[in-house]
Amino acid sequence: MQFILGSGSPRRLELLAQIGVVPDAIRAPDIDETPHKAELPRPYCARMAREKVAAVPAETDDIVLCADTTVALGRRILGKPENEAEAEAFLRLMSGRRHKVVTAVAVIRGEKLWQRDVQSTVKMKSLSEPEIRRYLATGDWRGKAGGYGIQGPAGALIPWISGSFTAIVGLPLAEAANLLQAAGYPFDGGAA
Ligand SMILES: Cc1cn([C@H]2C[C@H](O)[C@@H](COP(=O)(O)OP(=O)(O)OP(=O)(O)O)O2)c(=O)[nH]c1=O
Repeated sequence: MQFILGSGSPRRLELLAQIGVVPDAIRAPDIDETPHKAELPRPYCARMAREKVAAVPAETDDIVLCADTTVALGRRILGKPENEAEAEAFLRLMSGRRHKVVTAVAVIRGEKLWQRDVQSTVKMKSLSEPEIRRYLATGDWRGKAGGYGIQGPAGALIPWISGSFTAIVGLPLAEAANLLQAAGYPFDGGAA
């Protein structure tokens, strides 16, 4: 048995290391992340995690874990911004409001699939023009759903969350540990 992390996200690798899980291999999935017409954020996010895990090549005895993090403003999905202008537009949309962050995790071993999703609520303060400018200049928005990372400089813009911090960063550790355990991952020692 090999444990394969199906993710190119450095956050997910670091989060797994926090619970003592070190992948034998990392295989980033390459899938089309375009939402279907009128697709809602939560089912979209769950579909992405399922499609990612199905796209990772593995042996039947291997355990593969993939995840997807989606930022939702009402029914609207805010993906990873393509450029600074889009990141700025996202920040302006979220400024002074609450939004949801959904992270779906999928684990497969052979024919079997285990899946969970976690929804958190995040409040962003009302952003001033200099705050928007300074945050964009950090470049930290790149490659992150909604165009921010709570674990980086954007932490200063987020006074309140409800839900799971690790899920917002990219992998809900309690749920991921449960799914890995269900799939027969050999935890030894540690909290899980
Ligand atoms: C909201 C938020 C997202 N993110 C990141 C986590 C994810 O890496 C990214 C969302 O994009 P994803 O499509 O979930 O993941 P990814 O493309 O980075 O990696 P892969 O598909 O290979 O697993 O946004 C943060 O790091 N902090 C945050 O606060």
